[in-house]
Amino acid sequence: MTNAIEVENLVKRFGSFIAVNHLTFSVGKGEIFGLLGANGAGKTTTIRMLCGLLSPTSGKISVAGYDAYTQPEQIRASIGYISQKFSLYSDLTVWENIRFFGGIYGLWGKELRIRALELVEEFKMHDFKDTKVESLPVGWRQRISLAVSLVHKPPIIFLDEPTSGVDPVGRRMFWETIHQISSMGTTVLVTTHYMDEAEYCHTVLVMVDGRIEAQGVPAQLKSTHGVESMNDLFLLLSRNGKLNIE
Ligand SMILES: Nc1ncnc2c1ncn2[C@@H]1O[C@H](COP(=O)(O)OP(=O)(O)OP(=O)(O)O)[C@@H](O)[C@H]1O
Repeated sequence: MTNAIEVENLVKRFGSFIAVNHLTFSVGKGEIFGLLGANGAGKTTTIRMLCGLLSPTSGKISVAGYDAYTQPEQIRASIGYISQKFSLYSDLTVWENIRFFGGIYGLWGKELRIRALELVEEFKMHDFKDTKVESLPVGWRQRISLAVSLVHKPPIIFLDEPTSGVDPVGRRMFWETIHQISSMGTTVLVTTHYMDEAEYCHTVLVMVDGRIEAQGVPAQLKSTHGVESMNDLFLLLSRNGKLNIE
């Protein structure tokens, strides 16, 4: 297997509405791949199909070498996922959350304890490991969600708008952590509507109304389209995309 994720001609229809319109892309191992687009562009629908949570209408998906139609359970065991909705238990402490989700992924006893301690160390959570999640700032909660999503050491993680509502300092910290994770070989597919965050990705795909409007390395995309920032590129593509609606 060369790529961590392979998607070919992926389509999702809800009735007559096409939410995802013939997406084709691949994500290399250890790559940070950004799925960008405005609200309603089709990012969450795409990520849910890749995680095996939603059936595609048509098209091919391979994640960690597994086929989304025939091997969804193997896919779920090979990935970490942070959904748009806050996924931790607010009334449990950080430590209890890590142990709870570790248990869900089949870890227990000494192995679970060692893994939980590793995560506390890696994510520098010593000072509040016994604090209830509800009393921590949003930026830290998202960092903890990220730590928890890695409890079973998945080779691929999917993050759906993980920095939504996080302040700029927290967002920067979050992205530094994503880079650390990727440098250790984990593949990261992340969605965002903050276009400045595209700069942190190795490769991006810009979606407009379910379609691919641009795909590539951020620096190259900016130079090809003659724009200074990813935000400018996105505005340009959105305008063109809307004009193209049939
Ligand atoms: N179950 C559903 N039934 C009908 N339409 C849906 C359903 N789920 C999503 N959609 C529609 O599909 C389109 C894409 O939604 P999606 O949530 O994937 O967008 P998004 O890019 O993730 O945006 P957001 O950040 O707002 O979630 C939207 O127009 C949405 O209303």
